[in-house]
Amino acid sequence: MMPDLAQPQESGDGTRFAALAVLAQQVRDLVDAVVLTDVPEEELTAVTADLVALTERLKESRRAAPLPHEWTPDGRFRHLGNAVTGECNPHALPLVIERTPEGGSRAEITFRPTHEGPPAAVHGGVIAMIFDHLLGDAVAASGAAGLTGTLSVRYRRPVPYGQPMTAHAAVSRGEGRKTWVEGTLTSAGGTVLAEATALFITPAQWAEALGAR
Ligand SMILES: CCCCC/C=C\C/C=C\C/C=C\C/C=C\CCCC(=O)SCCNC(=O)CCNC(=O)[C@H](O)C(C)(C)COP(=O)(O)OP(=O)(O)OC[C@H]1O[C@@H](n2cnc3c(N)ncnc32)[C@H](O)[C@@H]1OP(=O)(O)O
Repeated sequence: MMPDLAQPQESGDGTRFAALAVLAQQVRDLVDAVVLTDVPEEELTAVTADLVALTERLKESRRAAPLPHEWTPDGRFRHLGNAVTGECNPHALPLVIERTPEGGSRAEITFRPTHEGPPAAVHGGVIAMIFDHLLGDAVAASGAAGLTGTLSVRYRRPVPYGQPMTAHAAVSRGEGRKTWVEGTLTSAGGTVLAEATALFITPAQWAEALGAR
């Protein structure tokens, strides 16, 4: 079902969501520690038993609905459970996006060993995922939020993890409900590591909600 962007979201639970964001960050640290740990087998087994117990505690009460999304007072879309930006989703990097003075989107990114694909480099699918969201944010910044129709990535150089880099995205043109957008991922030294182009489509049902904001 198409998400309803204007749908009222639960509020007044800010302190609890802040605590959940802290938990999510701890789980990111845990995932990194799992990927890099070199402790003996008995310790791995003992830690696994502890994690089973912790997992059961969290499963004692489960949400009936996904984590909430909201439009913030400065007009941004915040979704705590998003796989790329969600503060409360351990899967998310999380990507922190800024809007550029030119109306596009940018983000400082440092990938982690957890994002490895080819040895010592970042997985191409992770890079595509980051582009998908950043390019989508630039489309939203242009006033035409939409869903990805197509996304194409040109991988120019292996992307290292553990090094800060910058991604940019900007809309190139729009036509009706279609918006074309481009992006780059650039090393701190200025080398373009990957480029992306995408077509986003604003679902007809969203046009009214976006226009009403
Ligand atoms: C993740 C957040 C999502 C929520 C965002 C909401 C608001 C956000 C605001 C700020 C957020 C900031 C950033 C985040 C935003 C996005 C980042 C992540 C995006 C994703 O992670 S998103 C998941 C992957 N994505 C999908 O899950 C799409 C599944 N799909 C559909 O939901 C439909 O398929 C849809 C809506 C795409 C089109 O459906 P429709 O019914 O509206 O379109 P229709 O058929 O009428 O076609 C109209 C014209 O578009 C052409 N056309 C249609 N589809 C095309 C395609 N794929 N490629 C090329 N052209 C296409 C036709 O050929 C026709 O062209 P023409 O007019 O020239 O004949």
